[in-house]
Amino acid sequence: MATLLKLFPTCTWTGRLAHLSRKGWAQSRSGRLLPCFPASQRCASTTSYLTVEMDDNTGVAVVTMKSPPVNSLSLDFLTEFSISIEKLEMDRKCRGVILTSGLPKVFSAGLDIMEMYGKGPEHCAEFWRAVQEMWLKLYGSNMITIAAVNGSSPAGGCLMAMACDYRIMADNPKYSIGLNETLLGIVAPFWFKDTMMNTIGFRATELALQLGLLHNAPNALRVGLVDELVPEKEVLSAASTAISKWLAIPDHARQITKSMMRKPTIDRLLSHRDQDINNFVSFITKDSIQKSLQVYMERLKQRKT
Ligand SMILES: CC/C=C\C/C=C\C/C=C\CCC/C=C/C(=O)SCCNC(=O)CCNC(=O)[C@H](O)C(C)(C)COP(=O)(O)OP(=O)(O)OC[C@H]1O[C@@H](n2cnc3c(N)ncnc32)[C@H](O)[C@@H]1OP(=O)(O)O
Repeated sequence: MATLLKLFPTCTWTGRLAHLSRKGWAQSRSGRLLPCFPASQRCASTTSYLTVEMDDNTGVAVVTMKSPPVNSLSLDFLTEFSISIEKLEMDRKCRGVILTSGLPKVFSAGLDIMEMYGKGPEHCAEFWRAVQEMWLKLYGSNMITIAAVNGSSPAGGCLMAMACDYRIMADNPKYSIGLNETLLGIVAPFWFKDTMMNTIGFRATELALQLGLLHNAPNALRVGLVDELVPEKEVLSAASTAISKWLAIPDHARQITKSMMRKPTIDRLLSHRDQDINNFVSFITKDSIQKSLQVYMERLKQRKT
């Protein structure tokens, strides 16, 4: 029991812990020992920015992002996110993940602009490696990943959703999704572009990236950026329904197929990872780019007044 609490310090188990015995341990794909519970048990763990609720009956974990006010992707958030996905990846009971937001109106506002504004090269490099890591973990996951997009999802938020296998969005024309980097005076990196091209094709990506298009929910469905629109209150239940279809496919066949589709894109970043970090750092620390970010942040804040 003490070992279990050391391994999962923030985990609240709704099952009966006292009944765990040595028999209750299973080996993960990487050879790590993980606790194994009877089928009816659920586990919820909460970190600073995420809640992970694992249902052992279905093998599906719901990962809820909760970093007020807008789930922007800070260095700390990204680090926590990647660790959580890695943990689920190693848990052989977990076959699928539903990613959603616990905040109203926003799925994720994308990269935290304050991590890129007024920061030195070392910080920018560390931040960018964390952005890469989040994408590598999610896009390369062996698990089934469904984005339950229950609010707006610009830029890095859109990347997160596109890195999943299937996207369900709330049918609210006020919510938008897209890679709007050019509107900030910055450029979507090649692997953001590749992910979008793999999702909606070359021409739609060319238009979307140059114009920094943020598609409202109906347009997002029309261009194929999301796969389904459902009433806002039904986003999570629709994600559960959708994932059951994916769970019916034998894991090994689905995983090999997913890897066949995504590996070339992942390998491209892996083989240029340091160069991509250097590009980002030299681009984002330019005075002209810093000025663009400042103007964009000021406009965001002015919208309120
Ligand atoms: C040669 C070069 C070749 C290659 C290039 C090399 C490298 C690439 C270089 C750069 C790549 C960078 C890629 C960047 C990706 C990104 O993700 S950038 C982030 C883009 N995000 C946005 O544009 C979203 C902006 N936010 C919004 O539109 C809205 O906030 C919202 C629709 C998400 C939510 O709207 P509301 O509910 O109305 O909330 P508010 O607007 O009032 O916001 C509340 C609060 O939060 C602050 N905020 C919002 N978004 C961010 C953010 N992304 N980061 C940090 N902070 C954010 C906002 O200012 C408000 O703050 P306060 O006023 O309350 O202090």
